[in-house]
Amino acid sequence: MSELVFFSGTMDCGKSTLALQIEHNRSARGLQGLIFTRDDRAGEGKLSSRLGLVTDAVEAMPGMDLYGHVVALMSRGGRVDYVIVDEAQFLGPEQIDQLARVVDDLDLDVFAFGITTDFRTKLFPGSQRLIELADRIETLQVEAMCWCGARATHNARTVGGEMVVEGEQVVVGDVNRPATAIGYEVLCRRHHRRRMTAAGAQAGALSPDVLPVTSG
Ligand SMILES: Nc1ncnc2c1ncn2[C@@H]1O[C@H](COP(=O)(O)OP(=O)(O)O)[C@@H](O)[C@H]1O
Ligand SMILES: Cc1cn([C@H]2C[C@H](O)[C@@H](COP(=O)(O)O)O2)c(=O)[nH]c1=O
Repeated sequence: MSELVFFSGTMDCGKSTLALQIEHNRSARGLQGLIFTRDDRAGEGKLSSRLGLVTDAVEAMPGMDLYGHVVALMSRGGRVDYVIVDEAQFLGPEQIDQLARVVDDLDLDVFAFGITTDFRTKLFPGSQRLIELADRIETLQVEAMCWCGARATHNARTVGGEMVVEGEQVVVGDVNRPATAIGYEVLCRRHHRRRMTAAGAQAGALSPDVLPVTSG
């Protein structure tokens, strides 16, 4: 039975790497995959991993009918044995419904990869729909870690080195950016709630303790 599987996690936990591994293992056995992505850091029509691997993909533009795309490809004689979707959080909810239709009506496995929540800890619309529709939700086994050593569960956005909780939901970017740029950092919930990034924690540790004031 074909499945819609949502592989979810924070930024930088290995989702794109796993997508490329699934693609590699299946294509090594002669299967033909169709890869969709949206707004990858490497540019339009690319699926890239921080381990340095990159492959071509179909850019899933806003409003594009993903089910229609698969059907059109197959009716032109193209072969599709499975579908991989990276950065699935950026897809519209209706595009996730189209992926579910690919599973149900075309009997193809669809493997979707994405972050669940944004920098404000709110669900992305695409991820919300995947949680609603997926046959299976898989959490990545390699855990990203907060600076404190706990498992990172949330994504923080930084602007000029400071954590922010307001702004556009979608700003393509990366972790480990210079403090001057817009960047991201993965944190545990406790430190996300306290808005305490690695730089903030270090600055706090370096500042001299305030001596208690005693009245004479
Ligand atoms: N220099 C490196 N050596 C080994 N592993 C690395 C290196 N750089 C990144 N990684 C691994 O790659 C992971 C990020 O992979 P990637 O697929 O790009 O993540 P995601 O798609 O979830 O954002 C990191 O969590 C880490 O395990
Ligand atoms: C938290 C958050 C992230 N993004 C962007 C930043 C990256 O371009 C992608 C995530 O890619 P990754 O391969 O999982 O690292 O999402 C965003 O636009 N808004 C956010 O709140």
